[in-house]
Amino acid sequence: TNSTESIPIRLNKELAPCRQVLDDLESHDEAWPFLLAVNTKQFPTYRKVIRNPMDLQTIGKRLSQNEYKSRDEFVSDVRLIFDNCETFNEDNSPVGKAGHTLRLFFETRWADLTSGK
Ligand SMILES: CO[C@H](O)CCc1ccc(O)cc1
Repeated sequence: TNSTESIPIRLNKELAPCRQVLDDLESHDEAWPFLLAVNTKQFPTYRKVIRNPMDLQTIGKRLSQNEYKSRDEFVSDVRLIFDNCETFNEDNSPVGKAGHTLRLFFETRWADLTSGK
């Protein structure tokens, strides 16, 4: 099992805000387009346009498998979700609006969790 005992204290402390903000994102009302990977078999256009797909479930797997060596790597994957969303969706579409709302929620929550630490 991936017990936290085996992770250096520093790394474990580093990544605690990542788990917290991921939980907050997953439970947000506007997270619905981002919970799971876009079905690229159902939407072949998406696969052609978006070269680096990302979603909250994938981030959760990477976090649980200790694939993030720094907070910055985690933040980059979260921001990739919102950047992909802006690339593929009109700003005033339902998915586009959800992306803008969730990005603002993330940046605000992340700043609260990590400021002065
Ligand atoms: C996170 O959702 C994606 O940005 C857009 C998903 C989508 C795919 C095909 C469509 O026709 C509409 C939306």
